[in-house]
Amino acid sequence: MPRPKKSFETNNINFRESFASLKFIPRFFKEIRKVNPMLFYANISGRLLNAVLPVIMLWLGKLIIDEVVIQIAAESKDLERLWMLVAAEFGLAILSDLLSRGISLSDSLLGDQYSIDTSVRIIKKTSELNLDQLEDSEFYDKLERARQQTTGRVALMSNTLTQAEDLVVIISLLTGVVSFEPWLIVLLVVSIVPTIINEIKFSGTSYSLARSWTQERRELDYLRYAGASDVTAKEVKLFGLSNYLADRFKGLSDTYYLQSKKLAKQRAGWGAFFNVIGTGAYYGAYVFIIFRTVAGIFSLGDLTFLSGSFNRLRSKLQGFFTRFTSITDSALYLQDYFEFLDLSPAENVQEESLSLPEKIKKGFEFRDVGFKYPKSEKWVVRHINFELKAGEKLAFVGENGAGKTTLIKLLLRFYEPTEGEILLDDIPVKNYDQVAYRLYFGVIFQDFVRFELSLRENIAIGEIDEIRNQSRIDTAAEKSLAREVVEDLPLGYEQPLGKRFKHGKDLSGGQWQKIAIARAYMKDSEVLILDEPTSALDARAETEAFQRFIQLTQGKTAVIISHRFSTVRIADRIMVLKDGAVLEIGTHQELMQNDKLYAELFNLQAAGYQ
Ligand SMILES: Nc1ncnc2c1ncn2[C@@H]1O[C@H](COP(=O)(O)OP(=O)(O)OP(=O)(O)O)[C@@H](O)[C@H]1O
Repeated sequence: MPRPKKSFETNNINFRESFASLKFIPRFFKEIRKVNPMLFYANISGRLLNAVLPVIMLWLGKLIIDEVVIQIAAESKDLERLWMLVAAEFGLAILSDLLSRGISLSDSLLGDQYSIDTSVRIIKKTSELNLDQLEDSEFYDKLERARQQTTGRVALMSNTLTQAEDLVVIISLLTGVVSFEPWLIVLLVVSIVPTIINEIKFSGTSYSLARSWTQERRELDYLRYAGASDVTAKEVKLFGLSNYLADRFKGLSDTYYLQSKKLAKQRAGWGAFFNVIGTGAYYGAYVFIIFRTVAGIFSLGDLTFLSGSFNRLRSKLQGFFTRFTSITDSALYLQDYFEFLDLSPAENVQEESLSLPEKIKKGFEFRDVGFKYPKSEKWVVRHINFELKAGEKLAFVGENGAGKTTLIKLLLRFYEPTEGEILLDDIPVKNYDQVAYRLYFGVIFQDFVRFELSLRENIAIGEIDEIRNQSRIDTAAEKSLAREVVEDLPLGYEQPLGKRFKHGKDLSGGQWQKIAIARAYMKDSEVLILDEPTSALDARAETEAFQRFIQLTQGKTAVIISHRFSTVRIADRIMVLKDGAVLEIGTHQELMQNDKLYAELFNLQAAGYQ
């Protein structure tokens, strides 16, 4: 498939924008401090102390050389002062090493704690967002960038702290150099300006490239998954898709590689050129200092101090500017992360948040409900009017795409109706507290999640706080027929499920479905929703499950979606949907007498069994 040529230059982020991204740094450090205040402050103090050591050591070096020169010329040698100076320099060298090790240790500990913290926050934030946000591709890109940059954020932390540390080193060295020879500053400026120009030139470009490729990287991840995963392996082999997927992957990644290669080459070339100018300026300064020393203006100690300081200053300043670019680049990613954390669940925040009735009195009512999915112009359902009475079991029947699952999503408040409203006991459902409202429902989705966790966790998911309540888990497993699954597994409830982890065992579709039903028993909710609950069960299991459903839904309000009329029989009434509208609603007898779509579908299925 031809792909439009992508130009990241159009997307390029300029120096000013990179600079602006620094505004996220204070919030970033506040978060790090919160993770471990003690370690944070210890790190800062260590760095401050470490920052003043280089200039002191260079100064001691100067004093040592001057003392050596004096002692060479002296008739009677007194080396006491010299040894004291050497001992002091030795002590500082050890201290500097210890401080550096302590700093990198605390950097990595803080970094680890912070990345754990961010991952937890990303998981929690994702759960707070609305389904329409989760189903949006822009959201995925944001999530991807927020998630991907975990290691980048750790590097950002230590880079920023090192930057502050180096600033102190630079100021102290500058003070030393300027107090000797202010003219050296001019040469210093000449030696570092090329580096700054280079950084401005390339700043933000790599970020722009990476950012403009977020979609494609997601596609690459998907292709990697599709081409090399246990889930897709069967069909990839069967259809011989492997080369096709590998070629698509390679084609896409080659384009990215070429763009980043071009950028890296430009950067390296210009970097080398500017470095020649910088090094030239350094040697100019060196020659200047040598002349002054030969002329007797500087001592030998001054020569080593000044050339050492100048060299360090230059490399520190260069480091400062290069690091500045990597800090602003990472800070731009920080913007993605904070934007993600600041996403708020759109709209349906209500001023009034009523608590839910203990027991449903009247039931639910859909009043002229219509719905379009976000960013879509098509009415998926429209003019929907029906009641789901307290204690009633209502089945939704209809062909694929008729809108059954959409009605469930609206009932569960995953989406707000585009028009009309849904009421519970005559009060619009949007007025109830959303979290409590969702807890009201037990749902078995047709595409329920097969968590690659233990069997116990997979059942307890219905009511995770009860994970240690063995009798509740036993009862749920018993009632859902999941008991036999437990007995078949060598590690029983503790058996890891799925193939991803060591000792993991995968289950058949029907066995998984029993576990999904067990979750509903765990939850013991007011309203039950069964979305195609028997589709993966064999004939015997279906009959058994049918009995279980009767039990499960006893005394409860329930909605059942099924294409199997044997399951639909549980319902008191049946609602038939066609093209997003209610075609007919009534008991099995009534609909058979009606002799419309329901009767037709029922007879079709019955004929299939003959
Ligand atoms: N997230 C979505 N965004 C946009 N359109 C969607 C989305 N989910 C479903 N649709 C569309 O809404 C229509 C109704 O889908 P829905 O899943 O409600 O049908 P259904 O009756 O449950 O079908 P099935 O029996 O196949 O499960 C379909 O045309 C589908 O393409």
